[in-house]
Amino acid sequence: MKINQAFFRTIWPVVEGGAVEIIDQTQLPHRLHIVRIENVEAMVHAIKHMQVRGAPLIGAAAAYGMALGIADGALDGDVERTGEVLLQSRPTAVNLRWAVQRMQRVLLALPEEERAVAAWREAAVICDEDVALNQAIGQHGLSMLRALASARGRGSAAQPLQILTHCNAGWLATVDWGTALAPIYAAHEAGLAVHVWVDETRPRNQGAALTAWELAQHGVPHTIISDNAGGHLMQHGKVDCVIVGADRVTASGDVCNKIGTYLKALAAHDNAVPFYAAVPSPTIDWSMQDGRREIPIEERDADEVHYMQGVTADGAVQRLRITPPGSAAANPAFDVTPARLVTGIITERGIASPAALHALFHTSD
Ligand SMILES: CSC[C@@H](O)[C@@H](O)C(=O)COP(=O)(O)O
Repeated sequence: MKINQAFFRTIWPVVEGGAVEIIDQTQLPHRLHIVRIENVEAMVHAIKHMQVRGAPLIGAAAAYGMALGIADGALDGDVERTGEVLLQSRPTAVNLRWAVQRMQRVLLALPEEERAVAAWREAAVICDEDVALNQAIGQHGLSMLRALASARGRGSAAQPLQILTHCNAGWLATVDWGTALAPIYAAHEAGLAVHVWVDETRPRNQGAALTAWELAQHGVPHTIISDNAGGHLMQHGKVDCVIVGADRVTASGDVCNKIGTYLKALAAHDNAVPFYAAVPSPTIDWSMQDGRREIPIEERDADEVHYMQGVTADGAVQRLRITPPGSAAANPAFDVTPARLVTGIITERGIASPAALHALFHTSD
């Protein structure tokens, strides 16, 4: 997608080899800062500290992390250890495990001397596939949005289709295009007028900082709202549908996504607003059925609740404490929306109800 009209992906190998570059998402929307990553430790740091984030991008970063980690030795033990190190970085997005296991499968099947080159090649394939999956999600989601717009008499500049999203599941959360935002970009390009309600998404404000920034870069009309405003807007008929991304979806269609998603799904259900999760297949964990019991939920540093980052009038990025010094804070980073609250899951193969998700992937090749 574009930054100041120039095409970017979120991650790319440097031309001279041996390193990758990323957009440092901890600096957005205030500063476009590119960081060069030269070893697996730096990649683990980037994932943990959310310089790269979003489930599909975490997977792509892990794939390049594998290439970096075996650059100086590619024995079976090196391939296994590098994977273990990367798997410790963040627990909830299943794309991390998916990418590490795929890289290990490909590499361990090759003679040791071929592995280093193959790792860079496979990581690039994973990135290209991610872009293609998200583009397909965009097209399937666009069909759904067109149908919704015609049912509601919306989609014109005067009466845009109103979509609410939570966190950032745009191109910044993937290699390109995004998941939840892919149908929105497709609609915008196709001339179907949309307006996006952007949940700020405390505590790290991925909505206010990242989703708003990338929508603005592409000229998509949007309004940032506080996390607590969505239910009110739905009660007043101001939301036609909700589309979110996911960090892990179970075989039964439970959707694990950024903390607060569940509350939006409850409000959507209460107001008969369709609730969709946009999910590429590497985000589906076919080994799990019960998301609430089985999905590991990341508990992040309490300081993310205590402090907020912003920019001062003179342009300096600053971190400010907003809580009293003696108060404790808890910071669960994700929650699980049960399948019963999910209208549909938008995948690269089409849109399925949670109950039909398994059949979508396992009966039609
Ligand atoms: C296409 S990204 C889907 C999810 O990863 C996204 O909605 C999300 O929850 C991101 O969480 P983050 O903690 O910013 O990595």
